[in-house]
Amino acid sequence: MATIIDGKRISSEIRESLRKEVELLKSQGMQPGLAVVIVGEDPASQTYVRNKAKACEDIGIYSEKYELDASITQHQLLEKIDELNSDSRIHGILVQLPLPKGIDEQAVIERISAEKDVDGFHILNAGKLLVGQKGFVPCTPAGVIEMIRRTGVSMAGKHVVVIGRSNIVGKPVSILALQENATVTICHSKTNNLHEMVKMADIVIAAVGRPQMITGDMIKDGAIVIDVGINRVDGKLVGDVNYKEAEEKASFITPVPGGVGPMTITMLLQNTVEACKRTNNI
Ligand SMILES: Nc1nc(=O)c2c([nH]1)NC[C@@H]1CN(c3ccc(C(=O)N[C@@H](CCC(=O)O)C(=O)O)cc3)C=[N+]21
Repeated sequence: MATIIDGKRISSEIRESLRKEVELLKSQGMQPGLAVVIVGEDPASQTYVRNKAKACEDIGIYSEKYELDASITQHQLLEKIDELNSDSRIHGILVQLPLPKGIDEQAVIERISAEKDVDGFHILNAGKLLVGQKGFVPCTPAGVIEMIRRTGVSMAGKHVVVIGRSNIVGKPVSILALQENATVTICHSKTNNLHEMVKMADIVIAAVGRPQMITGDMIKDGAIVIDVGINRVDGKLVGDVNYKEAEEKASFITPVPGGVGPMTITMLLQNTVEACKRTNNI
């Protein structure tokens, strides 16, 4: 039976220390500020955005939320970003993805000032991550690495198998694992013998977006299993991993919900505090 890596518990520990840090910054006249922009009315997106605003409030981060109509033009959205880029109360800008069809997501991301890109999606931050310079690391990958670190198991020399190659999770988490001296294999929808690949993993990171596709028979005894998937099936949240099967084999496993999700928000808060500190040369 696996030990659960409790994302909620780890999150509240980190948020507690962030709260103290924010208090100190505020006492020195610096309050971190986050702007969240959401376009259209996807109910799932609205839930995330509400959770983010609440998380900010809990630790004393100032936050603004902009709910823009789905009919907004790309030009109008870019103007909003320009406005936030030059707003000194705002240290972090997050534009909730996906954006409606007809809006060029990459163009929108690139418009955000790299110093305020707390999502770590800007090409400059992606480049910095790749070459090992300090920038902003995407929140979900940062959360995944923090959870692995807290198992106490070193990633050095371990075989990490990542399933998924998105710019948001798969690619950046692979680079971070490599920086921890892991041996990294990136699998995806075109991978031959996915089963055999995953079976070799000391650490499995599932970020495919297909409910329960990683089954227990694919997990090596004693592996660490990190489930990044958030899939809604019959009104319930399930991961990319068949939890019941995998927990029989794994040494450590993350649950869904209560695993990587809360850690993503925590890393967003951390990046926002960091953005404020960098602006003030702290
Ligand atoms: N620019 C941008 N940045 C993002 O970081 C971003 C985004 N766009 N678009 C959507 C995805 C998704 N995402 C989640 C964050 C937290 C939970 C989370 O906290 N989930 C809870 C459950 C929440 C529930 O019950 O629905 C959990 O796993 O325990 C889920 C999903 C951030 N995203």
